[in-house]
Amino acid sequence: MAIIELKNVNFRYGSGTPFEKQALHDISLSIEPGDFLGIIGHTGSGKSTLIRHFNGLLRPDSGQVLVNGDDIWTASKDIRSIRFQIGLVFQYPETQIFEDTVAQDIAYGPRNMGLDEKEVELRVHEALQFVGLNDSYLERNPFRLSGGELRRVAIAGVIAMRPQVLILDEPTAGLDPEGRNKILNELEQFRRESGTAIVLVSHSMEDIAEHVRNVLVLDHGKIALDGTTSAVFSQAEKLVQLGLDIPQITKVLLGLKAKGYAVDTGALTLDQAERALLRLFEKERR
Ligand SMILES: Nc1ncnc2c1ncn2[C@@H]1O[C@H](COP(=O)(O)OP(=O)(O)OP(=O)(O)O)[C@@H](O)[C@H]1O
Repeated sequence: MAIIELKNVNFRYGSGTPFEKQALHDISLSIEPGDFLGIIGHTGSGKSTLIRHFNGLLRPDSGQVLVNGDDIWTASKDIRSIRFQIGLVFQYPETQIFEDTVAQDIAYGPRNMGLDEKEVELRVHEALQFVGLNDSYLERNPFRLSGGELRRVAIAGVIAMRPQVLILDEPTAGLDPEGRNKILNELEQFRRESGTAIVLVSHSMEDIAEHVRNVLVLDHGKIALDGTTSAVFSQAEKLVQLGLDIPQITKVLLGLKAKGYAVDTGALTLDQAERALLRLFEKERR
């Protein structure tokens, strides 16, 4: 069964005011256990609005949001408990860190869930490991960490609640390429080991192409494209029409194809591109 299912969701900001703005139009989708979904779209296309529907931070004007098969907006549902199941990491989550030690900060969520201290301690330890930090960080002051470390502590705070789905809004914003890759690789490992579904909102086509399995493209609050990552990125022209860039690798391969070279343009990672180019060189040499 899907963990999250949206059925014909519509949402507008400022209903009945002169600033009324329809931000989501008839969105239907589902997120299954273990999924790795990327959400992309031009600025203002509705990405943040959409993910805020996943855990009940926003309520649709019409349509349904189901979590594990139940409509979260029926009177009997406790929205707070939904937020423990569907963890949302906001953009620049480190700005929400306010405890004196890393351990206290990560423990905040599990404590709010009413877990006993032994379980809280276990979860803090586990979450820290998932984000690639060891126990020597536990008593450190978060504000004396590097930007990348601080970001990982903030992500660990949500992981410690053991959500079924982990949603991250631009988790790599403002980090250098090495820091970006490190976080994305750790998230991928976390997904594989824990079975948690991950939803990643990103402006970086490189990050999406390299790491996620399925992509959903939003355009003015509507789903413009969705499918496997390679199927979506093979529609380069359409992506450009939607105001999106395409990965640099894809651009190079498409450029070669346009010049008449019979190259496979489906590569999404540097390794795949290298193999595609080697195959091309072999063919040309013969
Ligand atoms: N609180 C709000 N009140 C009114 N309109 C809003 C509000 N928040 C967002 N909007 C509008 O709703 C639309 C969708 O915004 P949203 O923030 O979901 O887009 P986004 O794809 O996340 O953008 P970005 O990539 O810039 O973060 C935009 O037109 C935006 O101006």
